Amino acid sequence: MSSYNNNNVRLNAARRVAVFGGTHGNEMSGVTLVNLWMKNSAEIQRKGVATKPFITNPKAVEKCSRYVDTDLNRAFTAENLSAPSGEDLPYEVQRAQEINKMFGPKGSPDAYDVIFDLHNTTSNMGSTLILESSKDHFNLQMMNYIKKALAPASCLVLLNEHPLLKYSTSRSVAKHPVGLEVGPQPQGVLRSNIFDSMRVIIKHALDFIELFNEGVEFPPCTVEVFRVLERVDYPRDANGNIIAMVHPNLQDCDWEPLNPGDPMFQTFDGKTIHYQGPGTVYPTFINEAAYYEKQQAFVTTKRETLVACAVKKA
Ligand SMILES: CC(=O)N[C@@H](CC(=O)O)C(=O)O
Ligand SMILES: [Zn+2]
Repeated sequence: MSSYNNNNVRLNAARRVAVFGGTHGNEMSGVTLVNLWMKNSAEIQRKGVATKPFITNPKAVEKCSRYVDTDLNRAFTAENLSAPSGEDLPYEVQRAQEINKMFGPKGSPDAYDVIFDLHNTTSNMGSTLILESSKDHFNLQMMNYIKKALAPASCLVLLNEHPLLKYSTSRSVAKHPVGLEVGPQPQGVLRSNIFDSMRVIIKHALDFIELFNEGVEFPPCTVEVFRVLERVDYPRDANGNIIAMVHPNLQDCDWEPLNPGDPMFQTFDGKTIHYQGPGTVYPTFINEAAYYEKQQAFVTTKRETLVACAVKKA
């Protein structure tokens, strides 16, 4: 039956996989895990897959800062990747071009199959996998596999397909880009619980790829995701200075429903600013340190259930 065929996706084996750390040089779990795996990669190798651990922004890691000239995780635009190379380009743009040569070219058949990019957040998000497409059935099946393997611990999926808020990530070079964001952890700090959570998710993800390459068929399933809706900035004065903080009722409440009329910000003189949207949203990246410069106090999401087709190696 044709409907059966339509719902049954056959894909090439995922033979080339990379694990990126240090896309942001002050997010220490990924930096530390990748450095560990560069010394001995046994833990991330699987039958029928070559996994390459890679530090994407070594200068930022050296300085323990998010970036040197510009955010590497916004730098993989068509414009940057095709710019005439040279010393005068911002460091991260040069680096994006190098990474695109090694792991891409982005959008081409030669690109790596899967790139996991390891991040930490100062927000209380727990373990979050980040997807860039609702139509990538391989990745959706991987999300389902990881969630099941991890239970009763949980791992949520953030889907950023927003036409304006989507950005050009390091992992976007791969055919199947996967972000892994684990928090809360301060910038420049290592916390063992966060480190362990990140490590075990990568373990399950690589197990999935091994099974897929061995020819295991993954039956149709559904995956709950949180789709990025809107960026919410801090209230500011005419000079652009922040005049309020995340309200104590919202602080640390990532993924919990925010309803119209709920407290959202607290001004320095103690006034409450309420959420005014049309309906319930699920905020996340609440009070992320790196997002002050991006004029973002949090992002709103809506819950959605996606259907993943069966996938099997061609
Ligand atoms: C806190 C942080 O760096 N978050 C990542 C999320 C992602 O990888 O999509 C970023 O803004 O690039
Ligand atoms: Zn990051």
